[in-house]
Amino acid sequence: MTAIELVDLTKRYGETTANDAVTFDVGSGEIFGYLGPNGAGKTTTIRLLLGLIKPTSGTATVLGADIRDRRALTEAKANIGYLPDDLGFEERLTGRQVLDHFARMRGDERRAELLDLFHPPLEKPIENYSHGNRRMLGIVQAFMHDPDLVIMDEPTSGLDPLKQDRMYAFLEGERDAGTTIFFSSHILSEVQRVCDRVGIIREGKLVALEEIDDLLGRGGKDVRVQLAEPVDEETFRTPEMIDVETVDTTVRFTYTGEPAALLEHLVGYEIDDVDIGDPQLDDIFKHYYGDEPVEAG
Ligand SMILES: Nc1ncnc2c1ncn2[C@@H]1O[C@H](COP(=O)(O)OP(=O)(O)OP(=O)(O)O)[C@@H](O)[C@H]1O
Repeated sequence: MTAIELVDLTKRYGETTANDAVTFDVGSGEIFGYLGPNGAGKTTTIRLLLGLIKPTSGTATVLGADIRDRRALTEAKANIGYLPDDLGFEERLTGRQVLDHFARMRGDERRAELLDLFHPPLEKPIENYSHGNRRMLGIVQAFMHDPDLVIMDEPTSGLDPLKQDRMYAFLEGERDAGTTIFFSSHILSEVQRVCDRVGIIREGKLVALEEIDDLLGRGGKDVRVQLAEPVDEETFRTPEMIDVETVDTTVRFTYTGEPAALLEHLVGYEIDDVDIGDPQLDDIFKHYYGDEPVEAG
């Protein structure tokens, strides 16, 4: 089943095309990472999906509701959680008052359980909250009515590593219980860690849409070779090696060819150690943000 479907979704602000015919689906029960640098168009997509702004053209559905159908969207939103980029809570209200407000609108059957997990302060005004505590309150708010779909704009920004870990573990648990999670990020390692699939957006255009494993697989292998003695990099390298770096007797590179060919090549050298691993998504990401235009994959 499809939780979110975008078809040629387009939003223009004057000369700027913030979303340019963006088309993709998010399946029920997956964690989908929406990745792109600042200004790529992530927040615009999220605001379109929630009906907070209107598309210039194209459309989308969330939980089956057309975003242009105000009534259907309002009904669907009873089953959607939203963690905005800027929480926009009334600063003089306490955390408890904010949660009470959302509880009256949508329910709060999971409030106690979520407070136990994320424990934001509840009795002081929001204006005195740290950035991390604002996020924690926002997460409780987004999940407390037990929604089927949760849309989050950069959910871990400003969280310390411990809180990030708690958040990732929580998201995986929610996904395993059947909740669909869509979140935007410009932090590659976080997407790599928790997402099942990723869409990459650049300058308003979707440039890649892939299973995370496929994306990593297409990036070749990250190889480190420790040679017994220094070699001339130019004679050692083959056309399948990219981003080659040599320090003393250690050569590091990304290998884009067949593994057997690499092993055959290495047999010709006296080698102390070899390490072959999966590349970091960051390295793959660089290819999408190079100068060359990239077609959607
Ligand atoms: N209300 C607006 N009026 C004019 N231009 C806008 C408006 N909102 C967004 N934009 C422009 O649209 C483009 C996409 O912005 P958007 O906020 O969607 O990007 P983003 O990927 O969410 O970035 P960030 O990670 O910085 O939040 C940017 O060029 C931005 O300046």
